[in-house]
Parts: sequence; structure tokens; C-alpha cells
Amino acid sequence: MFSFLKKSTPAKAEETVAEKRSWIDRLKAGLSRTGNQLADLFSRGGKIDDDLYEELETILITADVGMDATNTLLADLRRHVREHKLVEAEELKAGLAHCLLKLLGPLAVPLHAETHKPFVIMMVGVNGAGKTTSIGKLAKYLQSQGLSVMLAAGDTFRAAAREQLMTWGERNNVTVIAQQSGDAAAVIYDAVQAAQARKIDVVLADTAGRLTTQAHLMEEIKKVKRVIAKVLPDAPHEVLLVLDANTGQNALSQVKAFDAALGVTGLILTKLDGTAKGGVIAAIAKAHPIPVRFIGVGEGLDDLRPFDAQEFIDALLGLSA
Ligand SMILES: Nc1nc2c(ncn2[C@@H]2O[C@H](COP(=O)(O)OP(=O)(O)OP(=O)(O)O)[C@@H](O)[C@H]2O)c(=O)[nH]1
Repeated sequence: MFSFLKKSTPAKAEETVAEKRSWIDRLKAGLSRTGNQLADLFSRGGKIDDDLYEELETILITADVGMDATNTLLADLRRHVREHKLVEAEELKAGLAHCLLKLLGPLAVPLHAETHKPFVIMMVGVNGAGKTTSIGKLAKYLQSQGLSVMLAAGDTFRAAAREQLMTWGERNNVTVIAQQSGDAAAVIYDAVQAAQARKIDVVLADTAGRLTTQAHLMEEIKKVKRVIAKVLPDAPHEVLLVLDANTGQNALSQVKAFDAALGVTGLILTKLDGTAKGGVIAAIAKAHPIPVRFIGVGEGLDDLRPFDAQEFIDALLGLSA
């Protein structure tokens, strides 16, 4: 085993107005594909009628919201329109924001990593979803909350993954526990023990990407989870599934399969800065709700934040200032 780098230096960070602005702008830009379609629809003028609902239905479905959540949203919206006696197409925007908040609001449950020490977070997901990158960003975020962090290089399949994690460790000035060879369970086991000994607050454990159809790899990750519990009985305290927002409806199958195998406690939705349509979050809220702990809008250290449903909806609908 070798560990890398020094102690983390916790410090509460204050966010500047400019940082907040830049985050919202990136989120808005990422969601602009869907946002522009909705803006066109609502600003066209005219009355609320069946044609308008039909066009809205098409936009929601093409935005990865899926049939089920689209039906729920539209039924709720129709009820809202009746109750509030809305007439003009432009009034529908605030109505949709209201219904989206009802659907997405319950997903916005923040992660509380201070409830155990060390608090062990196991990152899982398909290949390339953004696990390792999210660990880097999460390390920075947790440090900004005053918590000390240690990383475990549990992705022992991909040769470059360990080096990638080392680089993130270096950037964040945190220790990375890794092994030249060996299995993920052993690396993470060592990391949890080291964190206990060094009184570290949070262990972020990387794991190799895998498809949910690869039965032997799904068995392997279940074993990793069991082994973690051997060193610390109630660990891992959080199983975070990382989802690439661009995978659309397929993200929902990933949620179901990883949850069945591991008991997923939280989600990270990455790459919302790309061509993501954003609607999959509504599909998850309807079909298989699990808290969305964080969303990612880029590859930089500051590009990950706790999920805020209101902020997300405002960015999507162009309601933010
Ligand atoms: N644009 C953008 N790119 C991202 C984001 N998060 C991750 N990426 C990029 O996605 C690619 C894959 O990220 P990794 O962190 O290596 O993914 P992984 O899940 O660890 O991959 P495996 O180890 O192969 O399973 C990298 O090029 C990242 O820079 C994001 O929020 N936005």
C-alpha cells in the first residue's frame, strides 16, 4: 500500500456573487436545449388549449422526461390551470415551474457527511459516467464544508484511474490510498482503516465503471460493499450512483439496477453542461426516487454543487435573475 500527500486543510469557503452567477449561467447553458424549446412555446402568445398541451408533451418527452413523468406533470398542470383559472399561454410557465417543483423538490435532500466518522462514501456507476472526476470535485466541496477527506483508489480495472485520482488528490491536497495491484475491496478496506487511524472525516472510495448487465462485475461490487462493512459495521454510509445526464432514459435503468444490487442512497448527475436535456431527473423522481445529492456542470474543481430543485427549474425555464 502507498499513500500519497499530506493532510487536508479544512476551511469554510464563502461563495462570491460572481461564482454563484457563473454556476447558474453554466447550468442554464447546459439546459438551454430544452429551455429554448419551452421559452418558444410560452412566449408565442395565445391561449392555453389542447394544442399547447400537446406541444408541451412532445417537448417533455424529447427532453428525456419519459411517458410516465410527462403524464403526471401534464395532469398536475391541467389541474393547476383549472384551479387558478389560467388562460394565457405565458401563464403556463409559472404553472409548469410549480408542478416541476412538486415533482423534483423531494429529491433535493442534501448529504450530511458529518453524521459518522469516518463517513464512507462509495462511488459507483457505469464506465465514463464521471465517478473519478466527481470524487475530485466532491473532495474540494467537502473540504470547503470544513471536513477532512481521504481518497481510496478502488478503480483497479482502469490503468489510468489511479493516476487520475492521484492528480485530484494533489489538487485538493488530500491523501490518496492506492495499491500497485490488488482488488478494489482491499484498497478501500485499507483506506477506511487509515482514515480511522488518522481521524479523517470522510473517505471517498472510487470503484471501476461497470455495465449493469455484467453480472460478475455487479457481484464484485456487492462484495466490495460487504468488505467495507467488515472494517466499519455501518459503512458505507452513502452509496452514490454517478449518472451521465446525457444517457437519457437509460439512466433510469441504471438507477434501478444499481439500487437493486447495492441499495443506492444518493445520485450525482454529471455533464449537465453538455447537450443534456435534463428531463431524466423528472423520470427518476417519478419512477424510482432517490435523493439527487449533487449535480455537475463541467470538468473543473468547482463544477459540482448540491442539487437545488428550485435553482434547477429556474435555470431550465429561464426564470433566474
Ligand atoms: N463536461 C463535463 N464532463 C465531465 C463532467 N464530469 C465528468 N466529466 C468528464 O467525463 C469523462 C469521464 O469521467 P471520469 O471521471 O473518468 O469517469 P469514470 O466514471 O471515473 O470512468 P471509468 O473509470 O471509466 O468508469 C472525463 O473526461 C471527465 O472530465 C461534467 O460534469 N461535465
